[in-house]
Amino acid sequence: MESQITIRPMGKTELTAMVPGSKSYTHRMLICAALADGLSQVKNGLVSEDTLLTMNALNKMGVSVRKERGSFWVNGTGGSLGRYEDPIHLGNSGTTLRLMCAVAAMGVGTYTLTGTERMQQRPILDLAQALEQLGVPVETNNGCPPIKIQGTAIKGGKVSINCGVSSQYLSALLLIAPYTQDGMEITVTEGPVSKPYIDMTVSVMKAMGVEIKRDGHTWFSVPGQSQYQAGEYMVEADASGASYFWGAAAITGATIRVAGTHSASCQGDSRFAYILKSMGCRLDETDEGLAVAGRDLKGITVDMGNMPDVAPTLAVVAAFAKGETRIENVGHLKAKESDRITAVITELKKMGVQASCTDDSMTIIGGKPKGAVIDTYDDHRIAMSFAVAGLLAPGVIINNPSCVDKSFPNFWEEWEKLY
Ligand SMILES: O=C(O)C1=C[C@@H](OP(=O)(O)O)[C@@H](O)[C@H](O)C1
Ligand SMILES: C=C(OP(=O)(O)O)C(=O)O
Repeated sequence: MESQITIRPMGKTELTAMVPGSKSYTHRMLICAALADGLSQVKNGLVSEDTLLTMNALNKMGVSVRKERGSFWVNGTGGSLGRYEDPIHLGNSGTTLRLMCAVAAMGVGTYTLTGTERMQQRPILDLAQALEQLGVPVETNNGCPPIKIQGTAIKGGKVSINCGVSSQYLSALLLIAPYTQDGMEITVTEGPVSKPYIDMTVSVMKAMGVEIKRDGHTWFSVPGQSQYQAGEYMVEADASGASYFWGAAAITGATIRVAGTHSASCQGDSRFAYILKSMGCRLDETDEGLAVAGRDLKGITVDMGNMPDVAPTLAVVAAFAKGETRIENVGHLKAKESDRITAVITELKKMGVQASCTDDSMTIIGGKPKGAVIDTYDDHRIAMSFAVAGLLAPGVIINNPSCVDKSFPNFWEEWEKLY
């Protein structure tokens, strides 16, 4: 792929866009299927850089996972894993790295999980400390990967965890809890941020046969000595990927339906359509999917703590709305693929947008953004969000467009349909 892509003006007034399967569901279903006993088929799973990293890590830990005829096929080993002594490279996939730390803790021997330079700056300490409470020997590099984990027969019991930076730590513990001797009683001491991802974890566990008791998002009790059931599982459309098409509709006035999306989804990012509604858009939901129809947009104040991945999409849409938009409670954006608060504000300013930030918020004054060369910081969501801006502001050029491979490898082909 070229090293830059120039975004062309919006051509269509109405269309249905296709997005791949949800990244978050795919990671979870591959892991649960790997821990189940027997063969599972994961249908419509996302095939992208990050989900392939999860597949490869599971293969290295002794579970056969392959992709064939549009599905992932997972030969679950009922929770027994093999040794793997070389470092396991997990790119910049935070979900893979955090969830696989817990899986490694169930294994045999010592595993080293690491990733890109940026992944080595993304925190893991709170998860490491929770695993230590469970008797798992763990070593980090100043609270970040590389992380060394010694596989242990985990007895389980009470554990507390700080999820003020990431919900992935809690998802990680929940996913392995059924395989402990006594189960786990987990108390969340801070947060969790990104709550819907916890609900998704609980719902995948339930779909695969493990019921959890809980008190909101701060206390969870998972039975031990239980197991996921192998079977046929279906991944729904990715709501985070849908946000770029809904955002495109919002700023251009077009009507865009995203196939397979629905408002009852466990994916918090499906609520993004409702945020656009509160800015003035119309929504229409049919069996085919959720559609956004763009109208005059007005700025809003909104807490995006539960939808971090679509905060950049919202910031770009806000640049075209009337008045001020305040995006609050998004401190955890600083620990993503890039520091997304700084990246979004820097790039919006290049487009002449009045934008500012604090450590956990962004403020954008809508207007008439102009074209610019956008740096993407190797962050798929920065590339895809600013593609939205280019539909209306002539001359937006996206650097390093192939970074979308992380979550949406055919994004640019799908985007062509808008012209
Ligand atoms: O559990 C998951 O699948 C995810 C949780 C979120 O991370 P945090 O909980 O770290 O905010 C989100 O940003 C990430 O893309 C996927
Ligand atoms: C933050 C993201 O992913 P991860 O944490 O898995 O790297 C993302 O997809 O926006």
